[in-house]
Amino acid sequence: MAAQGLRKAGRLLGVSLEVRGGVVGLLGPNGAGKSTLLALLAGRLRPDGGEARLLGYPPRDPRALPLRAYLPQSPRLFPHLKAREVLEGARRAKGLGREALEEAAGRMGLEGLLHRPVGLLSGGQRQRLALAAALMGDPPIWLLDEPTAALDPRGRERFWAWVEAKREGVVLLALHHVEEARRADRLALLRGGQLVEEGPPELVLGPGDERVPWLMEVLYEEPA
Ligand SMILES: Nc1ncnc2c1ncn2[C@@H]1O[C@H](COP(=O)(O)OP(=O)(O)OP(=O)(O)O)[C@@H](O)[C@H]1O
Repeated sequence: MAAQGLRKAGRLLGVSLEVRGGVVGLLGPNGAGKSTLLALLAGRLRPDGGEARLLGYPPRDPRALPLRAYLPQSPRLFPHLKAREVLEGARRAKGLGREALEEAAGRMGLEGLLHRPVGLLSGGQRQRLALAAALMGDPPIWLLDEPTAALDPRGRERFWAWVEAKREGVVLLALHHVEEARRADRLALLRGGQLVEEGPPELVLGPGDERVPWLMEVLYEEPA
């Protein structure tokens, strides 16, 4: 997965990033451009400049669609549908067998919730459902916008277990928590629509907690 000078007016100022494999955490303050970058890579937004490739295809090319899972920050799920119907819709759209649905539901611990309408699920339960629908079938590239924001510790562990079970491909995910960022193979720091640093977590965050206060100041200081 590669981005070259990817730009969206007022939101992303030319980001280049190449990820050949592994888990890459996108960190940065609110408004840094994480969601914009993920939406551009997923083909949900058109860039004003630059280009991206998912396994060689532009994100809006129909051949790129089955190659990626995209979870937006606020996924839209119809409230009147039952959880199983949401998963069934995803399964059919992806042309997968029944076992893929059961596996995805199991990964996110949804077995007891499948009969429930989406409108009656809690925020974290909805997030687990959206993740199960998005990741079902394990496409090679995962583009996930704050996938764990609404999850309780158990849900977070379930999600990370799924990520860690992924043997091949790319996981690019926006995060806000330093403890989770340490689980990534690499981190990319965005600020003001630009990539300001990239590297392995132990270099970016520092061993132990040493570099974290410095990073917090650089990334999260309030604008003057
Ligand atoms: N639809 C939009 N039209 C114009 N500008 C937008 C739109 N959505 C977001 N922005 C602006 O683009 C910039 C980047 O926003 P983006 O949502 O990509 O940031 P983010 O890093 O994902 O933030 P957060 O951590 O709050 O989710 C912000 O300044 C935001 O105000």
